[in-house]
Parts: sequence; structure tokens; C-alpha cells
Amino acid sequence: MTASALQIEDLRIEARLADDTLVLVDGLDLELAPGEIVGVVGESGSGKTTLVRSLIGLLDKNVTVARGAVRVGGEQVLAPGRDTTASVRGGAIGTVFQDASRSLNPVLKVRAQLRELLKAHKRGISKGEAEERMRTVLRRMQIDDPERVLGSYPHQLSGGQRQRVAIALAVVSEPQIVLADECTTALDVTTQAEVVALFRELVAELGVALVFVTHDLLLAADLCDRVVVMYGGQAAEIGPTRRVLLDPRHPYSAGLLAAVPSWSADGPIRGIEGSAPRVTGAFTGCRFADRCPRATEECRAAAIPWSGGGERDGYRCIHPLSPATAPGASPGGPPVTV
Ligand SMILES: Nc1ncnc2c1ncn2[C@@H]1O[C@H](COP(=O)(O)OP(=O)(O)OP(=O)(O)O)[C@@H](O)[C@H]1O
Repeated sequence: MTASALQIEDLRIEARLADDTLVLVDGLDLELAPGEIVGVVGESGSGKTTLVRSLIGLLDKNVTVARGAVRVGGEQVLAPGRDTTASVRGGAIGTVFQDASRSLNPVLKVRAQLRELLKAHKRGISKGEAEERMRTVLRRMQIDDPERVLGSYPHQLSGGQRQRVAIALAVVSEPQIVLADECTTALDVTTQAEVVALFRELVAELGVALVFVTHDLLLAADLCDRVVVMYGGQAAEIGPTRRVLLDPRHPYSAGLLAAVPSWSADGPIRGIEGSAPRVTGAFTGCRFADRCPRATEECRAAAIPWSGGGERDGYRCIHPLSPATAPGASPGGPPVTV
């Protein structure tokens, strides 16, 4: 059996406020094999960015890991009171953010930025080897004039080139895992498609595990092997992309799909009414209950257990859509109302 690239076990992340504790991520279990692409989707505020930031040691000062653990390549890097994620950031874990300017240093030329990472994470690499590696990685990003780009400051590059350089920075140290947080959102559709194609190639060629965070369900459908649908800090549903899209079991997943225009081409587009709850430490029951037409008192009474086929394919709902009534009953057709 292949060792996991990334293992997240029962992760709970809390934020301390002056008068309360907010739960930002709760009970998250996720395992990624090398070469696997997992999409993390969900509305704004569902905890996607908090999850990504926890993996690279960039949580805000008032935010801590309250329970669970994270392992990278089998080694524990995050647990309550323990955070050694800085040792994997830029090395075993590469990150690409939405805004390339967050990944790039505006006052350093691209060469200096790539070289800095190689020096930090590939100890003993010679100057010549580093030059060769930088050119190769830029060519892999389909930059055909690597010499010019290496000698440029970020502001001298186009938006698409900047995002390619940001991806080059994420992969130059040959990471086991790449975290991409909304990294195509700010790009035009053509560049977005090119960047997605790049990720696909990178995963196939380098065997990295890719966590692809996006609002865009169709983009996730196009790229990802599996998706995690997050809501209120929890995984509402996890499963192979095709299964989740064609046969969602959690009413929230079905609601998200019904809100995608091209998915609902033959039927009415419906947003999900209401907004996500503020989850404090005292919160009980299903986080989606107040917005869910299937909710009963039972949903509000106690924590909802995980059901289905285990961590890799399941949902957190006691009144799931049955396969017969879910959109998968008519693949490609409009989702039913939830
Ligand atoms: N330091 C903090 N203190 C208190 N609450 C926080 C803190 N950081 C994030 N939050 C809250 O945690 C929740 C999850 O935020 P997060 O940014 O992870 O969501 P998201 O799914 O990535 O949203 P988006 O897609 O808009 O980036 C939000 O309600 C946010 O306001």
C-alpha cells in the first residue's frame, strides 16, 4: 500500500475571541495519496482557507489546533501544542494562493526567489544545478523564455506569467504536496484553463498530491479525483468527484450543485437561502439544519455521525438524499430541489 502524502485526523481548529470560542474546522479526516487531486469546495466562510493555513503554519495568533493531528509523509507536523509545519512549508509542502502577489516578493527578481527556496530546501545543490533546475521548472510551467523571466521582477510579468511563477515557486523544491487556494479565481477563463492543465501535468509527472481549494464546483469536477464539500468547518460530504456530483447524498452538496448555472441548465438555478451559522464551542447538531428542508428536531439534538463508505466516501447527514431522488438519477440533468 502506498504511504499517504497527507493525513489529517479529526482536526479541530478554534479561534479565541474576547468572550467566546469559535470553531473554524471540526472533525476533519482526510487522507491524500501521492498523485491524488482532492478538491475542497464550499461557500465562503466554510473553513477552506483556515484548513490550508493550518497546514503551513500560517494561522492567526488567536487560532489554535484544539484536537487531532496532521502528518506529512508519515511525520506528525501539527497537533494540539505542537506545530512544526514551518519545516515543511516551501519544502515538502508548496503553496499557491489566489493572488500571486502573496506568493511572490515584489522587490526580488524571480531568479533570487527560486534560488532562495532551493538553498533552504535542497541543501548542497550547486549554483549550476540550481540554474538548471530553475530553467527546467519554468519550462515545465510553459514559460518559453525562462532567462527573461528569471531576470524579471514580478511587476514586469503578466498576470498569467506571475501565477505560473507562483506555481514554479511551489514546486521547485519537489514537494510531496501542493496546496492551491483559489489560485485560478483571479485569472481570465483561458488562463484558468491553462493553469488547470498545468496542475494536471504536474501531478502526473511529479506524483505530487494536490489539494485544490475552489468555489467553482465545475472546475473541481474537471480536475479532481475526489472532492470534500465543506460547510461550517466540517466536511459535509467526501467522495469520488463523479459520485458526489452525480449522486450527492448531503442536501448541502445538492444545494451547491443546484446553484451552478451550467449544471442547472435545464432547470431553475437556486441559491441556498440563509447563511452559515456562527459555530461556537456550544453548538450542537447539524450545522446545515437551519437551511435544510429535510431537517428534523433530531438533526438539532446531537452531533451528526459520519455515514456511508468511510473517510474516502461518505457524508455527515441523518436524512441523506437517497440515490433514487438525487440528481444522479438523471445524470447531466438538473438537480432536484433539496
Ligand atoms: N482569526 C480569526 N478569528 C476569528 N474568526 C476567524 C479567524 N479567521 C477566520 N475566521 C472565521 O472562520 C471562518 C472560516 O473562514 P475561512 O477563511 O477559513 O473560510 P473559507 O471557506 O476559506 O472562506 P473564503 O472562501 O471566503 O476564503 C469564517 O467565518 C471566518 O470569519
